[in-house]
Amino acid sequence: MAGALLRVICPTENASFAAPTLFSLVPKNGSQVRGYSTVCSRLKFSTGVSAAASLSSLVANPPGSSEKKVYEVVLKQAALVKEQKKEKILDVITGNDQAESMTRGDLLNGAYNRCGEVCAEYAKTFYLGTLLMTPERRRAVWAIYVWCRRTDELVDGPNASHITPKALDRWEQKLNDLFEGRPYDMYDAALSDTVSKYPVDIQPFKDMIKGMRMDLKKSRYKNFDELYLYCYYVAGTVGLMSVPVMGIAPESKASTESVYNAALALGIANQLTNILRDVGEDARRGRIYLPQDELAQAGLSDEDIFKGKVTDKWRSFMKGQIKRARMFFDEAEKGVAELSAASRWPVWASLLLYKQILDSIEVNDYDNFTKRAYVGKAKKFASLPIAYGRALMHGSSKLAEPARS
Ligand SMILES: CC(C)=CCC/C(C)=C/CC/C(C)=C/CC/C(C)=C/[C@@H]1[C@@H](COP(=O)(O)OP(=O)(O)O)[C@]1(C)CC/C=C(\C)CC/C=C(\C)CCC=C(C)C
Ligand SMILES: [Mn+2]
Repeated sequence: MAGALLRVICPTENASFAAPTLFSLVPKNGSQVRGYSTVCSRLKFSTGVSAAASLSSLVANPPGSSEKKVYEVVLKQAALVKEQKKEKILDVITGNDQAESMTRGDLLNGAYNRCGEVCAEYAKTFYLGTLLMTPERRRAVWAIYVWCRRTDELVDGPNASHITPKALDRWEQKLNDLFEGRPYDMYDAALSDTVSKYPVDIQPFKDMIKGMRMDLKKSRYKNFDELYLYCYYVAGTVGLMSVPVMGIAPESKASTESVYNAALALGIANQLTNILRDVGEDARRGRIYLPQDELAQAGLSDEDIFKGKVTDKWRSFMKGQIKRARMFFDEAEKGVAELSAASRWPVWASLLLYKQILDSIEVNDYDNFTKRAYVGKAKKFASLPIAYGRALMHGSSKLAEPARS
């Protein structure tokens, strides 16, 4: 079943690019790029950079330029949320939010439901989590999930060996089209609708494609600054795409920037964990997603990774890497309480589940060459009530309240 679905959702290399307007139903979203330069010049990257920089300096690395670059996107996203709050009030006054036709609604429902099916097939636990969200938010997260999954499948899926930069250009053009209300297929139609309703900017989506481009041509990372940028591209972006849809609690006192920063940190933490889990698997594909300078400082070389022997040097290197990933999780945890009530539980659940992969690497005595660290079913189930408790206790509002923002 998964294989069949994969073929369906994996965008085919040969698909004609003329992007027929199969679902040209979505109004042009003209509200994507506003307020960016003002916010940037006012905040001068200060808050987020210092948070991320203090993390990266922990393991022998000076703060680098990637964090500044990424923080610009965070500020831009945060500015969009503020803009949309104003627009919503205007819509209520003018009645614009009731202007959708019935036909469009039916087609879109079908498209969203397909996104839900894909999500349920590929990410069961996460899908269950989304069921706790309001129906509107849930289907929007599904649409984002499917686009991310399809993008990842381009370079990680069964057709990955045929993927060229040109194919990614075509994928990016489809992205531009869907943001302008010209979706290519029904999954895109769902996302096109989502981005017209929520303050989601195109930049994180483009950046994810950039990450896939990077993956096509790069198999080594000189230092943590380079790795950080890669992690932002392929995973930090997911955090930035998700927050506008999951919503910030209306009663949250935190700055929008700080919530985006936490979301970014969760993406980075997840990706770093993913990398540490998959060291052996990646090495067998000739790839090493570890900072080369830190490997050298630990007295380790690429050869040691390819040999895959767990030595004291390797253990000590891994301890540092795990510590850094946990710091990003800690940074992320600060932001979950600020999300709208119904979104906190699924985010806590996914955070706790992913973080436990790090514990599992330790239990495996740092053998991530031949053993794949995983979280067993019992632990997975145990995490759900823990996540619920945290969502209930550390929140700006009670869980039972409907999300409003
Ligand atoms: C509630 C929740 C988790 C929402 C996010 C839903 C969403 C849109 C997920 C998309 C995930 C996806 C398909 C990304 C494509 C790139 C990719 C595969 C990244 C890796 C994920 C792990 O997937 P997997 O194990 O399948 O990877 P492999 O195929 O094995 O390589 C990543 C490691 C990163 C995923 C990143 C996130 C889920 C970011 C989550 C951040 C938030 C939801 C923000 C929360 C907000 C605050 C304030 C903390
Ligand atoms: Mn992948």
